[in-house]
Amino acid sequence: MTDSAFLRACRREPVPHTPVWFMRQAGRSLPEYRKVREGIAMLDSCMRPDLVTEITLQPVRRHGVDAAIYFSDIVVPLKAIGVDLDIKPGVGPVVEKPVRSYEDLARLRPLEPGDVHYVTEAIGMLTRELGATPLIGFAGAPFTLASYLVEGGPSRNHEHTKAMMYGEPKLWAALLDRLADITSAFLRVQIEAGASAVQLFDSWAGALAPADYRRSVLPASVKVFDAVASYGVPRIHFGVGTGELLGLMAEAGADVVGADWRVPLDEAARRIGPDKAVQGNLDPAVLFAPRDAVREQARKVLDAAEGLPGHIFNLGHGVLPDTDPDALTRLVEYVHQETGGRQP
Ligand SMILES: Cc1c2[nH]c(c1CCC(=O)O)Cc1[nH]c(c(CCC(=O)O)c1C)Cc1[nH]c(c(CCC(=O)O)c1C)Cc1[nH]c(c(C)c1CCC(=O)O)C2
Repeated sequence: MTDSAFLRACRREPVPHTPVWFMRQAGRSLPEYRKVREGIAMLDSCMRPDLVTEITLQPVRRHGVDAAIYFSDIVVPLKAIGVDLDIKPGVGPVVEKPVRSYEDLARLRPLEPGDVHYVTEAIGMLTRELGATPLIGFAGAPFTLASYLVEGGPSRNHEHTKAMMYGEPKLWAALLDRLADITSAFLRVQIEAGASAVQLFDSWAGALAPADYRRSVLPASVKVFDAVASYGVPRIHFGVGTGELLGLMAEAGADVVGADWRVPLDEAARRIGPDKAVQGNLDPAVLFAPRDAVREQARKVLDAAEGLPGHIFNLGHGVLPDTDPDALTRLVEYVHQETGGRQP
């Protein structure tokens, strides 16, 4: 058994224990993260290989998670091709001039590996430091990136985005296709630099009805998964509130599909269908409960995953900023303990 538990679970092979990692494990819940980031803007930190390496390693050292996730943000490739955007603390990505027309679309040029040379450098440093621990690369999916670009910032209802999707379907398709190419290029850079798996975050896809997702979003996400298929590294697909979309998200071509906490994991696995691993799905807010309650809820996730041939334990969305880091460390220990005896 040479590969890590995480990679084995992605491939639905027998594992020594259920692997665990957390979306947003590197970030504000860790005091050592806040210290490193002091006085440095989020996007500036993403361009510093020394900081990226340190921040990516922090949760691996502290929690003993089974995988690292590359410290960056979904808007980094957009910034790298010259989109005028910033990440505002407590708000999220804000785009100076939203993309609403063909002229705006023309500003989105292809991403060249040299645009993100710091990613290649940081991943080189990281793979040396990480040893056998896998590194997950990631990117934003075309729909979620489009939402930030078209709205100009975070949005509850995605009204401008949907107005374009329904009202100007050709412009919409062209925008998603362009974003699929940028995202594919960004994932290729990470895989070629040494990432051992990749996750496509379609965080806001849950805002869509299945028929609209299938017609207006799925083709672009398929393009991304196809673009990186030949590398043979596991590809993970994740969104929030996507219970009704899990089957379609599986169709996009990933090897692993993530679910949030609104769908029990066994039901999620049924919707995702055979031949794919599942990732999830503890409600991140559960970590604010007393430790016995956290265990009880984690136990429910493990029970729902019982018998599934590929389960990667994760939260149903990212770690909330005020989470007690010790609660995360205890959760990793609990999942490892509870599942470690089930040797094939
Ligand atoms: C939608 C989205 C974004 N970024 C991301 C997504 C998809 C995941 C998800 O659905 O949560 C992905 C992301 N962003 C970040 C990571 C780091 C890796 C990790 O540990 O998971 C990852 C995987 C760092 C970050 N990205 C951001 C922070 C916080 C900025 C800071 O620490 O100053 C971090 C650590 C900023 C950001 N960037 C974005 C948001 C909504 C925010 C939060 C705004 C806020 O509340 O301050 C866009």
